[in-house]
Amino acid sequence: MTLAALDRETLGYGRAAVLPGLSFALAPGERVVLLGRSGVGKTTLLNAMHDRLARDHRTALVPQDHALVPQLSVLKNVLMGRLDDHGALYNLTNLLHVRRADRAGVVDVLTPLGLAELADRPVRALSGGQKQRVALGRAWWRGGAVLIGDEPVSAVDETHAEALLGQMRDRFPTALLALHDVALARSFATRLVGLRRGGILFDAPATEVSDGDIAALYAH
Ligand SMILES: Nc1ncnc2c1ncn2[C@@H]1O[C@H](COP(=O)(O)OP(=O)(O)OP(=O)(O)O)[C@@H](O)[C@H]1O
Repeated sequence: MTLAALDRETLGYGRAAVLPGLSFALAPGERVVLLGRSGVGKTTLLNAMHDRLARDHRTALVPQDHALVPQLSVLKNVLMGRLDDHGALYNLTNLLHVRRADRAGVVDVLTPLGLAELADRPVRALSGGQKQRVALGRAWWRGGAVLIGDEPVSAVDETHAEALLGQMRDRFPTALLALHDVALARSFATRLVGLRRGGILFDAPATEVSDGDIAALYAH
């Protein structure tokens, strides 16, 4: 069974193919990490899979640039994770004055992320690592069957990154991430996918991917 799949599809921009004729599928319960050099197409593949997954499954996204609203508070940015669950009137009034139950729910999400004290601070006044945790908080608040994350822990140190990925694992049954930290990828993933030069170099259970496979991925 698969949640979503690409079958020999060409991904790219305009006439420029980044990943020609690509086949890729995500099954429930998997934690898949994409590895590969900068510019190889990890974001391109994540976006294509997000489009596909979101048609049939509730999907939470942590984009590489976070896509936060800098003028709004941490609390209100996190609330945006559920905008499409409500009508415009609910959302507008909630932005003016956050409902008590929503506030309490968001604070429960912010607490393990170490952000509860910053709930009312505008996002523009946060550090890079704090902003990244707000983007994670928005995804936690959204919840769903799948999380798609594009370098979702790149701005925090390794110990915190592991803890955040642990929270992710507890909250989402299935995840598809791009990570540049191989050790972190190994500790999180059930399956590792190496992209190189327009295609998939390896796609295997994490325990079967050797250090040599990884080295080949990044070799010049
Ligand atoms: N909007 C766009 N229009 C045209 N080309 C793009 C666009 N976005 C990305 N590209 C190109 O597509 C290729 C793959 O980019 P992508 O962002 O998917 O790589 P990546 O593996 O995620 O890189 P990184 O690790 O640096 O984030 C690159 O050559 C990039 O320059």
